[in-house]
Amino acid sequence: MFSLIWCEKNSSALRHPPAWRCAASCSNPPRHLDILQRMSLQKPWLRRAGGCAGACGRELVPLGPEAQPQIGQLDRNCSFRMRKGRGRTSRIRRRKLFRSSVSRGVNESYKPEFIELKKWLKDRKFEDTNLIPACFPGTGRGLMSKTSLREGQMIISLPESCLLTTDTVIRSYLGTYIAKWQPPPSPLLALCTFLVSEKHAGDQSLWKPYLEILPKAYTCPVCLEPEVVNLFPKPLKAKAEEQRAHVQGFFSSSRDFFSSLQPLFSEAVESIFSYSALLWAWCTVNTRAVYVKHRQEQCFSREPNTCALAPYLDLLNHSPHVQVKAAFNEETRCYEIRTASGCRKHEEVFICYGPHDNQRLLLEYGFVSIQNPHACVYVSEDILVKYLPLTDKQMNKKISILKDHDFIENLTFGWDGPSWRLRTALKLLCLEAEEL
Ligand SMILES: C[S@@+](CC[C@H](N)C(=O)[O-])C[C@H]1O[C@@H](n2cnc3c(N)ncnc32)[C@H](O)[C@@H]1O
Repeated sequence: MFSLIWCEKNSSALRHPPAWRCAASCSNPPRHLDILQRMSLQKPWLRRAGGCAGACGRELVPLGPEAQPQIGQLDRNCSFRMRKGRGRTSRIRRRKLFRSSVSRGVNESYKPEFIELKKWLKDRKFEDTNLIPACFPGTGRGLMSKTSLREGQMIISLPESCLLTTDTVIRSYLGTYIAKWQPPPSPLLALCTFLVSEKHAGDQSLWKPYLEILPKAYTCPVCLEPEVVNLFPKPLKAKAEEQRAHVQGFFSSSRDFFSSLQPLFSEAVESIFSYSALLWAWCTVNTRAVYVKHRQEQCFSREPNTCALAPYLDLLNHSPHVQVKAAFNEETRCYEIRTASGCRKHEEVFICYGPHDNQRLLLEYGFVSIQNPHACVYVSEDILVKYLPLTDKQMNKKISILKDHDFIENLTFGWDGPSWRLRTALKLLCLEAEEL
């Protein structure tokens, strides 16, 4: 009986062939000792041990101090048996397990909120997919594939009846209020108002199962404390402050419209449509909506009406490394996503939100992507000027040319070096007086 033992190449025990004796000192030589020793010489990291030739039922023990059986142990049948979990197969298994544990999620489909959501979707003609909600080590909550997915295969097809669009809002109790409000509210305001109002309705809401799985809070910079935003690099900090001002402006300009909804509620509308409630709704739409083109409705302002919330489908996380085809199919009247990259069973299924760098991902979605091929570093105006000759009398003129042509922002260094915009700006800044 043989057991194969793999050892570390530098172990002193391996540089010398081991010698063995029967633990019972029965004087029978260990079986195959000659083969053993030859193999040890040819391949010092590979050792074999034989059992007691006398089959006395006792263990074999090493003779020399250099052949201490640290790697394995001797079993009752006089053979050198490997310690459990130390062999090649175990190592391969462990490596595989480690690799998959990095990407493997913990199934969450048993959670009551997902059971309710699935029932709700089924009532709206959604056919169950191969995707289940799960929590993943790197990306948090997402969708896991129950089977392997081939390139081109449909990942999910969500019927129109499951989508939350401005049509949903117009058909609701809010419709008449939107229709008569002047100036017409934006499609975004309509969606946000509906979300806040339905969330307030709680158990009474027809959308409750969907609302229940929405995040309670978001991590977009607009939701972060100013002390945190202060720690951002300058260009990101400027964008974050811009975003905060935008949402605050959105809130103040919507207050009169919210007041017009008072007849619908017994509580004061100010307590329902608070800044924090609107911020939550704004982040919900901003981080989760899919693109669905709608016809322009008279009751809405001229801003594009292209956002739709897609329950369940919006559990798909982003990866810059996958390609998908996603669109509303006018024939099937479903929002469909097909994968252009395959996916293995039990792995997280990703979609790509777009070729976004990490600044954009953080601003729009509240996360950054490691190993992002679109990652880049933004170069601000002061950095540009800092490294150019102070003596350049035309510097102010050059800067104003760049500003006039919208060339002072979004100047970046990517993996391939300076972007075309940055090179163009630098070329202009370095022009001699007569060239300018
Ligand atoms: C459309 S939702 C996707 C589902 C979301 N993870 C959930 O649990 O509801 C988009 C949000 O998911 C998170 N997300 C998406 N892709 C991610 C990724 N690769 N890494 C970390 N978070 C991600 C971000 O918080 C983002 O705002």
